[in-house]
Amino acid sequence: MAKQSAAPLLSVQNLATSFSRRGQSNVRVVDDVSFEVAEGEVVAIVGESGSGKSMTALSVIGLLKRGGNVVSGSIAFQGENLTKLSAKERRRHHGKDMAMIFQEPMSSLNPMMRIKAQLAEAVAIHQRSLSKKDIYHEVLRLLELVDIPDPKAVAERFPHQLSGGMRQRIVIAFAIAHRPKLLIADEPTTALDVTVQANILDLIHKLHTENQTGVIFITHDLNVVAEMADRVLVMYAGRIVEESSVYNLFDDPKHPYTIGLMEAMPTLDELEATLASIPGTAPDLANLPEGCPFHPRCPKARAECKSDMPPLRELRQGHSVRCLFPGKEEENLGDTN
Ligand SMILES: Nc1ncnc2c1ncn2[C@@H]1O[C@H](COP(=O)(O)OP(=O)(O)OP(=O)(O)O)[C@@H](O)[C@H]1O
Repeated sequence: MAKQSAAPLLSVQNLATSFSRRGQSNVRVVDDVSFEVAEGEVVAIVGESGSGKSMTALSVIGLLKRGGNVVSGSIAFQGENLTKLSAKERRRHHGKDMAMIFQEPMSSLNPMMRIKAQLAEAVAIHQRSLSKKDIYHEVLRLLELVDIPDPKAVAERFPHQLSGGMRQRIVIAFAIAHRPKLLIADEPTTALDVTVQANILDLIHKLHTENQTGVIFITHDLNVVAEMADRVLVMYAGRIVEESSVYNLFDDPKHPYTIGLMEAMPTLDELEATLASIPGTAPDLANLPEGCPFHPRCPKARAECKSDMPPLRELRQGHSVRCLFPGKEEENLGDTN
């Protein structure tokens, strides 16, 4: 659980990120996104593919690809506004204060270097006084920490000689070596088989609880959210449409999109069956409909939803929703607006 402290570890306010695409004007992929992460807190970001989860994370860590720009808003890390820093100053935080784990571990590993050389570099950055021998021992200790069998043998290998699960453990070993205050995990288990997934989630949990690391956990799997997170941001079309503690979100979801995601969650006996999904498709961000971007798919949409973008409103402490008619159908029956 999160340790409450005066200033949040991360405070994102009114973030907007755009991409310029050839032949198109700038497309807003993240819009009006605000949230905080406290020290030791796990905040999950959920939503369908293309909802802006990764772009939010990449904006925070400063790793947007060419063409992507934070166009407004602020990102304060331990009180320092990162959007005001130069690219060089920004790199100071990478790896050291913030680390990111991606879905595909190869994107974080150097294919040309043995594991021991890569990890040794990471260790040496933070513990400059260590001798070569001590660095090697630290590398083996890190590999043990992430449950790598036979660390000495694995240290000698190149990334392509390891399985996907082993590679993801190595990436987590990197994150531990850097001792980041904020860890961003973007679908870290999606590419792995189910038993390995559980081990990787345990490792991230261990890293977070032992070091009070703040975590942003990106996933489209609500079962993982229930297991890992303190708080949840639900994103749709680049915006937060619901923010809540995990308990309240599962107990009483308010946005029709969140309710749809919950209904599409497989139960244990349905795991083998075809999964239900929300009717319709995610909107094209370059051609968003007027009003609430979810209205074409919303079972509760009324005339107002087609003209007005709903503001994110706090319904009760810590539970906000961007919907004019939040809650289940029966909650709005007496509503004549
Ligand atoms: N390099 C890029 N150039 C232009 N647009 C991009 C680029 N990368 C992503 N986008 C667009 O940004 C929007 C948000 O994408 P993002 O990757 O944040 O979604 P996501 O919610 O993380 O989805 P997923 O679960 O599939 O990773 C999408 O419409 C996507 O097409």
